[in-house]
Amino acid sequence: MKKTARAHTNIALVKYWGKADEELIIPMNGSVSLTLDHFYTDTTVEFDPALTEDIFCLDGKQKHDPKVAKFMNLVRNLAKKETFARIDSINHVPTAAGLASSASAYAALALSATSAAGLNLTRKDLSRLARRGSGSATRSIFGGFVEWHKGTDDLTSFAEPIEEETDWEICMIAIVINGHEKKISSRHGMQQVVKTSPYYHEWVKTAEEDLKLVKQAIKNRDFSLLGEVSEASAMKMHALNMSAKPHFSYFMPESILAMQKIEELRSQNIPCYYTMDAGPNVKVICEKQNVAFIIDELSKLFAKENLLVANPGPGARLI
Ligand SMILES: O=C(O)C[C@@](O)(CF)CCOP(=O)(O)OP(=O)(O)O
Repeated sequence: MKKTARAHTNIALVKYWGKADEELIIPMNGSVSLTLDHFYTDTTVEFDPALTEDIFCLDGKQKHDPKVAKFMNLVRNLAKKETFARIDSINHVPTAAGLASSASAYAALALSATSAAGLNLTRKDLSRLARRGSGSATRSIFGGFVEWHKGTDDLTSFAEPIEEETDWEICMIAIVINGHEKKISSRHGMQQVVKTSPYYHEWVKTAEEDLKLVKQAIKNRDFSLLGEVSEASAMKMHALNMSAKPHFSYFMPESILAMQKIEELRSQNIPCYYTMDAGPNVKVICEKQNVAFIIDELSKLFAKENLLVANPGPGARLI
């Protein structure tokens, strides 16, 4: 039975950056994200008894990814199956450029693989399973604003929607500064930070407060609070990287340029904030009515084809 699932990427407003458990991918702190419509992954899975190993193709090219094989074993255990499968994934996201492509990839794989195996998991259990592939994938099972409860074990660490069909006209403009593979993966980057940054303990403490504030902002449609908390969470995350040993940074000169431009627009009373993930790209958080003006301003510094507008998007579904 062949099944295809589509899952969208999400951008964290309050960041996940560090694991309490590497194997189960239990985070040190809770996080909140916005699932986007523009970036998504389509994944098709078909179990075939004639196969002697899983065959994984990403964007049409066969790849050997031990994380995918490990993930498929989880699905086989759940389905009490021994059969191998053909997995075809198409990423409508600049891969590994800090646009959280692992989020959409593992959410789509969790849904398509379990469906092809004849399972019918609840979205909560899909979220727990996707988490085992990549932490941020736990949130892409749902649409709109999503919270990942950090939990303490495999059963209690899962995501759930805060507002799936949000009517809040929030947009994100992804400034694609460098669509190439990032040098330090999120997995490696956050490991280094947990182990060596002197500020890590403070990060966990303030993240819990950020979580409360961002949920309050969503509830009250308080855009400036949402933007301030999100921008601060991202900058604290990147400060951890610069205080690790050895220190590292995802910033490129154009990243700083973009952040300064956003701060300039804000000083001209255009409400807009920035966030960044494990790559040089800067994402602008703004309201729909200001998108055109902000794009005009940004296109004085960046090529228009590198300014990608995204709106709140849906959760993972079979297509
Ligand atoms: O999404 C966020 O909260 C913030 C980040 O995107 C980076 F800024 C973390 C993404 O980490 P992920 O790729 O999920 O790591 P994994 O669990 O080691 O696979």
